[in-house]
Amino acid sequence: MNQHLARLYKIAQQPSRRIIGLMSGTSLDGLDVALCRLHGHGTNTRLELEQFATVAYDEDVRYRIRQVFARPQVSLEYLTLLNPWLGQLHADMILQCLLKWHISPQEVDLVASHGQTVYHAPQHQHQNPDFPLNATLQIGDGDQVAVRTGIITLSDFRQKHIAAGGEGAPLAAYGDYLLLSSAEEERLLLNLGGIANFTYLPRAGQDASTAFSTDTGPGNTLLDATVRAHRPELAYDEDGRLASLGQVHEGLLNELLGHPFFAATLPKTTGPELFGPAYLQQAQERTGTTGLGLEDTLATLTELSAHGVAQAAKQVFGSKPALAVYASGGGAHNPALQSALRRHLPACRFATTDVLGVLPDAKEAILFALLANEAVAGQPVSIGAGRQRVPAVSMGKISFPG
Ligand SMILES: Nc1ncnc2c1ncn2[C@@H]1O[C@H](COP(=O)(O)OP(=O)(O)OP(=O)(O)O)[C@@H](O)[C@H]1O
Ligand SMILES: CC(=O)N[C@H]1[C@@H]2OC[C@@H](O2)[C@@H](O)[C@@H]1O[C@H](C)C(=O)O
Repeated sequence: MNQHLARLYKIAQQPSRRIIGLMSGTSLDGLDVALCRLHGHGTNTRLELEQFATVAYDEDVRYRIRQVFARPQVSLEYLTLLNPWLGQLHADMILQCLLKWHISPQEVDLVASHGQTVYHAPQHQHQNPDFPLNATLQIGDGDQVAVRTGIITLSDFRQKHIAAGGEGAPLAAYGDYLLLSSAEEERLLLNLGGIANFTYLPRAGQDASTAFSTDTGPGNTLLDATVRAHRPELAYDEDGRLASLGQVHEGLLNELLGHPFFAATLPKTTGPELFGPAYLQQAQERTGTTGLGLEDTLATLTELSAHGVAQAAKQVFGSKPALAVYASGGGAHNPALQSALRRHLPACRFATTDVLGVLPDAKEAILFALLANEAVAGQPVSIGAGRQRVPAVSMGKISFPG
């Protein structure tokens, strides 16, 4: 037997596995690295987050990714070069974290690498009649990560979801279902990253097939782009301070909300390909608000993000959803966004995933560790028959280190 396959076979039989989950999201702020100890598998999984770090991207890394990020036309040579380069970068960032944590690569069983989404193209968005399918592209080659770290690596998780009829995202439903279902309450796990999404979890023991996750529209992506355009020295509007000084412009808000994405049925996915600067620019031109000040634009965009979440929740749970909402992602640190959400969903109870024992900033990196754990030691995660877009599949392609 191939020695790496034998090692994998052994890892699969262990009572627990040490897995590094990696996520590099749409905000391009850095690589989230979550060192997880996962005991068991399936709905009996228990998570210990041993370490977590976000290794910041410097301006050069961000510049390189932006050359292809969410752009319909790019240099094919550049993309080809960026794929292994990013794999090497992520491998080096893992090694840097392990050194800091005084852990050797031999003490880690698996790496679960999401890579960097450079283009997301669900059919409803690309509408190319020659390609009647959903598509998405993550780069940062898994073989580079495996060879450079010496750790068996799973990567490219989204393609199986697409092959089985999904849009490749959000995959959050799988991890949330395994880790965060509760017999006491129905839950909404709300992730406020560049793009906002939520998972609905019915009470554990109830019909699991009603669980699903969906994107709801922009989270921080337009806020960040707007701040950077006006104030290049800032990465984002810290604590929503600028937004809270502004007034919502109702005309611009209504124009932005007029995009058919918001009324489309759930579940659905999107990305900065749609919710990018051009979307905002066109809406401003149509409403004569191109001169709107930074604070008012941010207030309006904060309202847009909250409205997207609330509209999606209302589509499923009626006009006054009363659910326990647990927030994660960078937007969970933004008081302006949080207060807009509370206003839109007054009957919901809000907290962050911290109270459930999941560090909000680490949640997405943990998701990929959970998916790798299932692919190796569990079964395809089955949330129940009938629910579209949560197919029971194992995700992740396996790279051996040699
Ligand atoms: N203190 C804060 N105040 C306001 N916003 C914040 C704060 N901290 C983080 N953020 C926002 O969160 C963003 C980073 O969020 P996160 O890391 O969840 O995004 P991501 O993982 O890249 O996105 P996605 O989940 O869409 O892939 C920042 O760019 C910023 O907009
Ligand atoms: C294609 C892609 O990378 N989508 C991301 C993105 O970031 C947030 C949102 O859009 C979500 O759909 C997804 O990531 C999370 C981890 C998911 O799949 O659940």
